[in-house]
Amino acid sequence: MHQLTLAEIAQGLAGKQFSSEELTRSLLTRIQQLDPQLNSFISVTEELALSQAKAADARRAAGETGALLGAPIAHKDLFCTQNILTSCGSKILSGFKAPYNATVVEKLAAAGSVTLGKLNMDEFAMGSANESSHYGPVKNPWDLTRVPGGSSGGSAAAVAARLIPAATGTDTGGSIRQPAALTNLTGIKPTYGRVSRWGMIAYASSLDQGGPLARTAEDCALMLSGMAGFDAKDSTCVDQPVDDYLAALNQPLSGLRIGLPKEYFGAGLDSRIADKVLAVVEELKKLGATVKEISLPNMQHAIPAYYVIAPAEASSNLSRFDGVRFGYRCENPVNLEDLYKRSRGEGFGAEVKRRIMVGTYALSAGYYDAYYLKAQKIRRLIKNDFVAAFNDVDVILGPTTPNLAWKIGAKNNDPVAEYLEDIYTITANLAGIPGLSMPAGFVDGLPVGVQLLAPYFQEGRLLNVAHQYQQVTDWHTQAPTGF
Ligand SMILES: NC(=O)C[C@H](N)C(=O)O
Repeated sequence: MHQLTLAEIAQGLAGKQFSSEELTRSLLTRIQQLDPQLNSFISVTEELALSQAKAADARRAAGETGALLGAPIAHKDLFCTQNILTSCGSKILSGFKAPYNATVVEKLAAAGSVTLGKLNMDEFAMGSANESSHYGPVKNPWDLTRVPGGSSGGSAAAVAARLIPAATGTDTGGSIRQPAALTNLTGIKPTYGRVSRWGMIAYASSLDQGGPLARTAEDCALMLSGMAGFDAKDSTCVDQPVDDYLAALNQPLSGLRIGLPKEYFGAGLDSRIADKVLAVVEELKKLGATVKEISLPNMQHAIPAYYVIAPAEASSNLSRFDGVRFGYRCENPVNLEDLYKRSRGEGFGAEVKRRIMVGTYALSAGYYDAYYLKAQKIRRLIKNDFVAAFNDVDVILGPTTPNLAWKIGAKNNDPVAEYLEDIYTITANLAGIPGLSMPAGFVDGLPVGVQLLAPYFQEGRLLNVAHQYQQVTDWHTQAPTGF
């Protein structure tokens, strides 16, 4: 049963081949048996899962239908879940049980999904390796000595290892697409404002966006249909109807105009990954697509701009963790200042502290114009590059990551080396456009991802291209040995 995709589960449940309760029990057992190797779950919510599964079975018995009714999933541990530990991978949120559900959690639950637990992640979503979690590193099921990517590394490892068919994640600079690429999954970061951020613990509010990780584009379409939509509680959520993502899947690709940015194939890209990406292009050409080279000239400035803007926003957002209101508090504080200093000093990990310091510096008087303002200007130039490129092409295609999954620990002493792993993904967040990563083959037994980018609100187009590609290839069906 664990091999089934969400779409197959929906069929099986509708055809009464199994119940949601049976499926949920079997996946809970699998998590118990296999997750110790991966460390992908921070909490397993067995009781909640079984009660939701029984409720979904009852709803089906009463004649209700729905693709997610009874579907087992799990949430990245930065989506608030009522009365359940919501840790953001940080010690500072030890013991924090959210008093309410995030909108995404609420919407997926209303659609009948079953929550099996909360998934490990880089602390406050800061990282590309899932090594910065207070709950320990997550292992890549394709090679347990390697990272699964981050920051949605628990989501990626759990879905890739067939512990759950799909999961939620968030993407601030690549955190859905990069782990999807390193674990052979499909993941989509929607347009900024497509999915509500209410109840999603904020990292960099102008960049954060929730989305799904799953094994197929079709399953991403099912999940995104359940997650997207206007929410008055998030002032940046866009009031625009949600497209029919499932209907979009089956559009033929004839006439699709693909742009290959020359900056995505330059120095720094593993040539074996480049070969896989170009093979995807050949396959899409057979399906009727045309291809041209394009340029995104300001891409080279994306990493420095992101690593000013994201830490600046983080330094402000994370000021609320003060030892008073949420989670961890230091022992025996002598006064209020001591309480703040020690709770934060003991509660945050090294990478989070680094970014709070960088962000505070960038925003401080006298430096604001030199760093933050300049970064915002670069952000506009990057957006303009995309707008210009999309005058000539429908989608932009390139590698998701410059390298394969690396060995756990290999980049620990070099944060910039890890930042550079997001070189191809970060621009979509800065511009706010949607991006998708899908499996494109293997190098030395490790998955390679290809990234597709589209104009604002064209998630349907991305899912369409990925689905059509997945109809003629089987990379996405490959499972890691032992799982
Ligand atoms: N959160 C993300 O999208 C990951 C990115 N690597 C970061 O550390 O900011």
